[in-house]
Order: sequence, then C-alpha cells, then structure tokens
Amino acid sequence: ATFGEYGGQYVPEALMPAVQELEDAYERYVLENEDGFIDEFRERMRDFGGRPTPLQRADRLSDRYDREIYLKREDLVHGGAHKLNNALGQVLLAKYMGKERIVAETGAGQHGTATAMAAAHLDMPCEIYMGRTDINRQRPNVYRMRMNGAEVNPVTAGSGTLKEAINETMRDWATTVERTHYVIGSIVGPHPFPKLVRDFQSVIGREAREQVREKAGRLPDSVLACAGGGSNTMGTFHEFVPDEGVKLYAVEAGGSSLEIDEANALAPNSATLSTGTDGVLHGAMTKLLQSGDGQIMESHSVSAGLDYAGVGPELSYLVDTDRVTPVSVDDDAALNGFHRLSNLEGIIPALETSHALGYLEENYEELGDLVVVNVSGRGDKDLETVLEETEKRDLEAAPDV
Ligand SMILES: C[C@@H](c1c[nH]c2ccccc12)[C@H](N)C(=O)O
Repeated sequence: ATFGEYGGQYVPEALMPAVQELEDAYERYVLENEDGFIDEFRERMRDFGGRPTPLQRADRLSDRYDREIYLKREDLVHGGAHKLNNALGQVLLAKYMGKERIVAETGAGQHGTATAMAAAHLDMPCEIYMGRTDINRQRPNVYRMRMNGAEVNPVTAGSGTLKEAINETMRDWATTVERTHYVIGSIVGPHPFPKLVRDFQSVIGREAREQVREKAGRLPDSVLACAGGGSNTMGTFHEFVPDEGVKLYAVEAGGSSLEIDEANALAPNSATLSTGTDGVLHGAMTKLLQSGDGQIMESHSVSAGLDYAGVGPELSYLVDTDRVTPVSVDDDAALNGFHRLSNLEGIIPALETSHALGYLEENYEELGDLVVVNVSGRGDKDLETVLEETEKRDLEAAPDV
C-alpha cells in the first residue's frame, strides 16, 4: 500500500493499465520534472491562476481571539477555490502524456468548474460527470462549466451524488484511457492519484510556511484546514508535517449530529476521520462512513464540498499515527463562521472553509499564539444556501440580511 496500510490500488483488472500508465507519468513529469513539466505548471499557475496567494493577517479575528491569526487566501486563486491547483496540474499532465480528452467528477461543482477552466485554458475537450441531485442544487456551477466549454453528463444512478459520479467517471476512463485522462477531484482514488493531487496542492503549504516565517518570524503553533476529500487539507499540511511543533487540525463536517442511523445507513455528518472505519472506496483503502455490514452510508453536510463518505488515505494514515488531529463542527457553527468572517473581515468564505472558522471560534484558547487557517474557497456559490439556512436558525453571528 502507499500510506501504511492505507492507499493501494484496489481497482478492477480493466483499470490496471490506466493506473500503471499514470504512475509512470507521475514519476517522470511530477517527481523528475521531465521536459520542464513542473516549470510550465508553476508559470501557468502564476499567470493564469494568480499565484502566489497572500497569507493575510486577520486583524479583527486577531483582536477577537487575542492572538495572531493568519489567513491563507486560496479563495483568491482563479475560479475562487484551491481546486485549480490540482485541475491545471492534471490537465497539463494529460497534455504531456499525449491525451486528447479530459473527464472528471464533481459534487459541489467546484472541481468540475476548475477542470472545465483548465481544459479551456489548455484547449482540451472536457466532460464532467455530475449527480442529478447535485446538478439541481448547484446550478451556478453547472452554468460556469458549460460556459467554459465543458459537457456536463448527468449521473442518475443511486442517490445521484458525488459517490456515483466518481464511479461513472472511472467507468468511462477504463474504456477510453488511450485518449482520455481522468482528472480526479481530491486526494482519493488508487495510487498514484492521492500523491499526485497532494503534490499539486502542496504549493499552498509551501507558500504559507515561507510567508508565516517572513511575517511572524517563526513557524505557527497550529494550522487549520477543512476536510472533505482532503485535497486542501493535505495541500496545506504537507510541508508542515516534518515540523513536529506545528499542530495540524483537519476540521470535518459534523453535520446535524454525530449519531449514525445504522438501520437506514444514514450518517447525518461527513466526519469520516473522527468516526469512520477502514474500508475500500474508489480504489483505495481508507476510513469510511460504513454500516456494520460494510454498506457505504449516505453522508450529510450543509456544505456540498465536504459531503463525502470517504476521505483521502494519506489523511487516514496521519490521523492513525497521531500527526493530524481530526475535529469537527456542526452545521450551525459553520454557518456562524460564514457570517463572522464576512462581517468582521470583509471576506465571504466557502461553507466548506467556514467549518475551520467555526472550530477556531470554539477552540482558539488551545491553538497557541500563532495560528494559520486555510481559506480554501470563496462563498459566492453558497449565498442562497446560507440565506435559506439562516432563516431557519437562530445564529449568533448572523447580521440582518
Ligand atoms: C465535492 C468535492 C470533490 C470532488 N471530487 C471529490 C472526490 C472525493 C471527495 C470530494 C470530492 C469538490 N468540492 C467538488 O465540488 O466536486
């Protein structure tokens, strides 16, 4: 396996050639920079993506918590989320591999949008598989994907959400791999996908580690990032893993409760690292929300981007070896985090990011004097949901909107 007993390549025989071809390309282009691949990736993420992103001191939050709070502004990456780091890297890799077509899955539509943007930028035809349920609740992102020239293929199997979209995309890839690359949306899937995605996203932590030492004169006491599949989480953490004095908090979606409804295989949360058990999903051994008889459960979160019953195998490994601390906050705390950053700092964060802000609000006293929080995306896409959900609840941070 790849990360202790986690990771590996648990795929049908039919997918092995594709996975082995990708492993070879990963080693040559990403690890060895063959043909200057990494140089071109960095240049395009600068000129097209808008890197480096700022590490900004949050003055109002620093006053509120009486300590130094710094925000890594991945919401300022082109497209409004960290997603482009991975999508551009993989589409560029597809070009270097001589592929002519891109396929990808999406849940909240963020990854689909980033992949469509990268494919347009690099002149590659692109098809995005998206659950029927998600198409109905993420319309703005569906329009953005189509506007960038991608085809959106509705997935109607099962619950019509992310899990089925990934299955459908893998099925397409298995039969079209000669000319197609699968741009996976997080640090999940069979090896080398989790390492490939983590390496593209690790620019977040590489920049933040240098910026915080420059601005605050030392390494942070704590680093916080929300965790759905885990790509922004590992992207932020990877460069800090060797720094043992830096505590790493993966903040998951506690949803409406951590109590699992075994009988109906329903989890009212997506707190996989905190409450999941080992199993295979989408080609990797990792932690999963599964019922006693091994049935993958339907997860829940107010934020579609964290709504996934699995999690990246590398995060499962780092939690089991006590290097990453898994925590979670419920929907209310996330919604309060959304409102708080918006009206205190003038930054509207993604609902996913808001979970990290919710954890900061409730636990800042245990986080030390210097804290870095990854703002993984911006929240324009969530305004409808937040306004609806705020109406239903009595939220302490909510302004009259
Ligand atoms: C939902 C998330 C995602 C996309 N692909 C994933 C694979 C595993 C776990 C999460 C994901 C991404 N925010 C999306 O919008 O597609």
